[in-house]
Amino acid sequence: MRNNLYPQFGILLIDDEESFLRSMSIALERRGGFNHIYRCQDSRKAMQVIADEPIGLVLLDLTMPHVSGEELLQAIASDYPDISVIILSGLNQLEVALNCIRLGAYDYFVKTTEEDRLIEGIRRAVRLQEMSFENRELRRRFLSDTLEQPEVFANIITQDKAMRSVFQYLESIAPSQQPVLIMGESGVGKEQIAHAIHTLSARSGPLVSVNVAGLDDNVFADTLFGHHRGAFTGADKARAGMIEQAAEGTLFLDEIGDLSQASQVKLLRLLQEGEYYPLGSDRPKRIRARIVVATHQNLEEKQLQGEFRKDLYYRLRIHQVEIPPLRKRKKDLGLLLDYFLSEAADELGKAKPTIPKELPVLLENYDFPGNVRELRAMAFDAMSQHRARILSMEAFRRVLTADHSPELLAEKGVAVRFNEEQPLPSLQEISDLLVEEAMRRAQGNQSLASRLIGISQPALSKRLKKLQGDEPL
Ligand SMILES: Nc1ncnc2c1ncn2[C@@H]1O[C@H](COP(=O)(O)OP(=O)(O)OP(=O)(O)O)[C@@H](O)[C@H]1O
Repeated sequence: MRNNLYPQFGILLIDDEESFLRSMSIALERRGGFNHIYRCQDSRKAMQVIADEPIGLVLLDLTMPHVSGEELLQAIASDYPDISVIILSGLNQLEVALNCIRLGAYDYFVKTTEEDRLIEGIRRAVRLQEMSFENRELRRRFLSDTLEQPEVFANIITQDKAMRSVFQYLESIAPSQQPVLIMGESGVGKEQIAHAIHTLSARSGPLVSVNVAGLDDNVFADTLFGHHRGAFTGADKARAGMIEQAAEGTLFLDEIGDLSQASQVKLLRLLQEGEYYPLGSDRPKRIRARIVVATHQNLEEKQLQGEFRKDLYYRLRIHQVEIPPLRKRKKDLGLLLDYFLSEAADELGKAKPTIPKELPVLLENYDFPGNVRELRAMAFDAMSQHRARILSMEAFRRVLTADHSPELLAEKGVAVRFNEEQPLPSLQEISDLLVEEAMRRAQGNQSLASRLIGISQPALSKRLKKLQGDEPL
């Protein structure tokens, strides 16, 4: 099936020796996990295969009858500069190798090279080729500002530019088999993004989700890898692991930042080797699922502090997306509120109410530490309490109970700095600035502005009059 081919482009083996072609294809499939392979034994037909098939990488023998490897290398480099060529030669001569690289070969291996090294070299070339495909694809999408499958994102309500870029990026990496790392605060919609990645990949298998937070290492291994009967006390039946259940699909590992050190090693090995051992088995199984992971933690920082393995972090972040917190995409607030109120109205069998005018403004002044999930909960809470035609503000009230403790202010990034070389402003001047800022944020709504800075509305009105010079100070 087209969508289960790896890599997304074909690998063409060109060699006049039938036995080498056969053994190389088997090694590529078994050791490398590559299954998108074409073979060509007659060098005269090689260029036609390249013209007809979606070839991205060529493994080329040098010494062949009819057309030599060197001639073919030159033809490919000139007609198909986007195709990578790896030379597999019987000759171990530095000069020949250098000449091939000069002619445009990506790498040069002697046929007797240890299989592991050869496969690793081919993996590197595949990875590079994938990246250049993705780059081209990404550029094309950004330039034309298109989404090929907008329906995949229909349930992710947003009009934010950064989110749209995330969608475009996800479309461009959809066919890749490499892991995807989704970062973002709790409640920003990471799980939704994982669903979209799975749908876009058009893989035939299911999406299987596992929350790995708090799993001890043995449970982690058993959950992912499964076990054979009798593997440990109590294992009276064999059980397939989640990797197996996600075959030809996607395995989504949530809260990856909480993974224990021992489990990090297991996950790294799985990603590096593409193989795993079910507990109690000494026969490796090949992973047939794509891995998507998510975390609300800062993995870069965790890695620097030695809490998360650097090598694993680098493997995971081959493709990464960062979902911005709701406070950084406030334009989405109105859309999301409307969407959740409709959803709640449907679910509760109520008519959708009118939204009070000051509600959107009020929400804009809130940080949403719980992000979209928090807004959704508020909307559902409001709808369940809702009786009259206009939505009650009661469920949103707690948003207003502003906490002005120094810790919270520091958290909000409020740190007032005064210029040491200038005299301090007066209390009156500071207070005027605060009043002006509150009025700006509340879009001129006095009752809202007064709540934002913790004074009564008449007190605010009085200050405003003073500010406008209507009343003496
Ligand atoms: N843009 C959005 N449009 C509609 N619903 C959304 C959007 N973003 C998040 N949600 C909803 O908010 C809730 C939280 O989303 P989700 O579980 O995907 O967040 P998360 O980032 O995975 O959170 P956590 O880190 O806690 O696992 C879900 O009910 C989801 O459907």
